[in-house]
Parts: sequence; C-alpha cells; structure tokens
Amino acid sequence: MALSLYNTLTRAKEEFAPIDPANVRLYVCGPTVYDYAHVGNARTFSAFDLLARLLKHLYPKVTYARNITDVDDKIIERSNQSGEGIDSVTTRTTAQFHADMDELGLLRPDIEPRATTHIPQMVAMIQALVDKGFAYAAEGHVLFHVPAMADYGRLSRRSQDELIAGARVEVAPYKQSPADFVLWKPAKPGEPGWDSPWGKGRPGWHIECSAMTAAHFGEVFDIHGGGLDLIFPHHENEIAQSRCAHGTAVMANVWMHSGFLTIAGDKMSKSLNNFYTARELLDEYPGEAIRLALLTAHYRQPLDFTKEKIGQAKQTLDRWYGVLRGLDGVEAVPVPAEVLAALQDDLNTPLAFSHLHELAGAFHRAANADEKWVAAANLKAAAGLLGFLGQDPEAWFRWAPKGAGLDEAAIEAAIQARKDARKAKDFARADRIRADLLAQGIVLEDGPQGTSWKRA
Ligand SMILES: Nc1ncnc2c1ncn2[C@@H]1O[C@H](COP(=O)(O)OP(=O)(O)OP(=O)(O)O)[C@@H](O)[C@H]1O
Ligand SMILES: [Zn+2]
Repeated sequence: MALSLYNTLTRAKEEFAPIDPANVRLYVCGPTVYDYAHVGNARTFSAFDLLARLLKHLYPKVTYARNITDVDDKIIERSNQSGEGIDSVTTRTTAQFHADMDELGLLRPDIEPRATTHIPQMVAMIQALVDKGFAYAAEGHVLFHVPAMADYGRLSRRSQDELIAGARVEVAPYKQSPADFVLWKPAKPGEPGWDSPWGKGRPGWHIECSAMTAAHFGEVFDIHGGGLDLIFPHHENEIAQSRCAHGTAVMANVWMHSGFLTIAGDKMSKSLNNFYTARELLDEYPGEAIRLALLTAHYRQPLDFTKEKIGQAKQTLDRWYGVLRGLDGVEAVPVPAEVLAALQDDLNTPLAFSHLHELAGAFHRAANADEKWVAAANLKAAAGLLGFLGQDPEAWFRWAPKGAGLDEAAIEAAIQARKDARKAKDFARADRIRADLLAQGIVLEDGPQGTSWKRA
C-alpha cells in the first residue's frame, strides 16, 4: 500500500510521490518564541512528528525541518513589557520549548533554522522580488504587490476581489493595494534591526519561511505543514513570495494542515486566554499520555480538549505497558501490516489505535505463552512506529506528578530497610515499612528477582 496524504492545495487525498526518494523534505512552521507553548501548539507539532516518523519508516532519508521564529512583533512587545532582553526571551523560550517537546516524546527535527541567522537570504529574496516587479519599497517598508501575481490565493481559494474587500478599513497609506503585505519593515530605535538596501529594519513573518526553505531545501520541496490557521495569510504569502522569486509553479507539492485543539468549541489560543501550557500539563500527567490524547482524533478533525481525555490516555498506556511488563526481552518484529496501512491512509490514527487495542486484547486472550509473546511483540512494534511504549515499563509505572509523594531514592531506601529488617527476622518492622509505603501510594511486589514497586 502506498502513502496517501490530503493536500490542501488540491483539496484531495493524493498518493505521495517524493521529488527525490533519496531525500524526502518536510518543512513545518515552528513556534514564535515569546512564551510557553500551549497544548494546541503541541497538537500540531505532534501530528507532524507522527508524519516525520512515518516518512522515516518508509524512506531511507527524510529531512524534517521545523523553524524557530525568533524575530517578531510579539517578541519585541514581550521584551518591552517585562524588561527582559530580546535575546534572553528567545533563548529561554526556545530552551523551554525543546524541554517540553522532548518530554511529550516528540523527535527533534533534523534541522531547526532560526530566522535571525537567515537575514541575508531574506534580504536577497526581497531584492529579487523587487527586481522582478512583484514588490516595491515605500517609506522604509517593502511590500509584496498582490495584484502582480495572477493566481494569488490558490491555496486558500480566495479571489483578489474578496481580499481587497476584506482588507481592514484602515489601510496603511504607503500600500498600493489594500491586499499588499509586508516583506520588510523599518526598525524603531531600540528595536532589533539589520542593515538593508531599504534602511535598518527587520523581516516580515512570511518571508522568513520562504527564505529558510529555499536555503535548506531549494526552490521546490515535498511537504509543507502547519496548523489550519496558517493557510491564510501565512502560507498563501509564503507561496506568493517563493513562487514569484523563483519562477516556479509551486513552492511545495503537498500542503498539510492540522485541525484545531479547541476548548468548549473555541480554538485554544493565547489571545482568548483559554489555554493550558504544555508545561503545566506535564507537571500533572506523563508526556506520553498527553501526546496519545492529542493523537486520538484524526489530525484534520477538531479535537476538544479535556483533562479527562489525558486521564483516559494514561489508562490506555497503563494497559499497554502492563502487557510489556514482566515480558523480558520482547524481540523486535515488523510493524503489523494493518497498523502501517492505517497510518499510510492520511495518518488515520483512530484506526491505528483501534488495532493497538486489539493487539493488547489478543495478549489477554492468549491461550499460551507463545501467543502472549507474539501479541506483545506486535503491540510493541506497532506502538513503536507511533513513538509509544519506548520506555522501560517500570519507569512508566513509577512516574509521579510534580511535587507528589516520595521520590525514587526515598522509596529505594525504604525497600532496602525492609529487606534488612526481614534479614534480621524483624517481620513486624518489615510489614510496617510496607504499610507505610502503601499509605503513600507505593505498592511493593516481591518476586523471584527481588522487590519491585509501582505507584498505585
Ligand atoms: N488551538 C490550536 N490547535 C492546533 N494548532 C494550533 C492551535 N493554535 C496554534 N496552533 C499551531 O501552532 C503552531 C505554532 O504557532 P505559534 O507559535 O505561532 O502559536 P500562536 O499562533 O502564537 O498560538 P496562538 O494561536 O495561541 O497565538 C502553528 O502551526 C499554529 O497553527
Ligand atoms: Zn511558515
């Protein structure tokens, strides 16, 4: 079975054909680093993490790029409000983003270009657009002239008339058309800025991705992704810039967009202040459970967020890790065909997870040890493709929310003390230690290899 992906550009599911099967190129718009990522952002990054994993399973080489937007109005605003320097805001937020995505279990992208290290490429691209008559300079700004591009609006299916009618009433006086958008803007004193043919300034957001994809992937690449809200204007404008600068028919062959994580039906967003940060949820739930909850719905469908969904995902993982527990050295087997087929059908995660449930069920119904072993090995292989069940099961069962209960060192010390008490035939003391641990939610299990523990 071949990989098929829904392409926003054609509004159809299409069989994926890489430009160069020896290097499949995937670019995803990354975070603007001014604040904690919320779990809505994490949903989009989890969806594309899964796509990257699947592509890496199917092709010998995949380059997954996800950028860092480290120059932006929101960053400057944050720095002005808090007094923290811009470099400090972006460095700290980037480190936080990495820590959060790592803990959720996402793979790091193969390359992570930062906007501020690609300014010369942006200036060159803007210059090319000016030279070719697609852009003009006015009052320290450079603008892309939308009417200069005949088929502008193909991705979002908006006509130029609609765009002009929809433009805000207050249109900047230097714009030739209300639909024109900024490629370069002047830097106010104290703001970050770079020298350019149009004076000291900084890039607009859209040109960043056009310049970074060209720098790392060339003029046309395979897949470009992001959340649904990026279709217009961000991706439409990336396409306009890249295609007009390079004279190409497309910027990327496949455009993929993930649906929103909502709260009571509204898009989770910073501006509505209806968000949970990834960080606060990671203090309360294991990252693997949060990511499973985010992937339970198909990536193009909206997913309404509740903490109950994470709780359910945690119970699911308890069951699956329970299958692996105690089965020493489950050997690697190929990914079960039905799971691969589900993912190859435009990342059908609900179907893939239903197969995983069946495999866990097969383990419990198994008549003998061999059948159990096969079911567990299949479950581990299937989950592994999706980036799950990679931990030691004991580590999974020992996870505790932040600030809760005893830490591991204290538990190990208590287990040792109990062992010493039993050796000294002080069984009353040994039983007391066991009861004390149980009262704090720690269950001891005595086995042939000694005593193990888990959190109740
Ligand atoms: N509620 C959401 N559900 C799914 N994806 C989202 C959601 N909100 C933002 N995204 C996606 O997260 C990615 C990172 O975007 P970015 O860092 O610019 O966040 P943001 O746009 O500042 O978030 P917000 O919309 O809250 O302001 C983008 O691909 C964006 O489409
Ligand atoms: Zn982008």
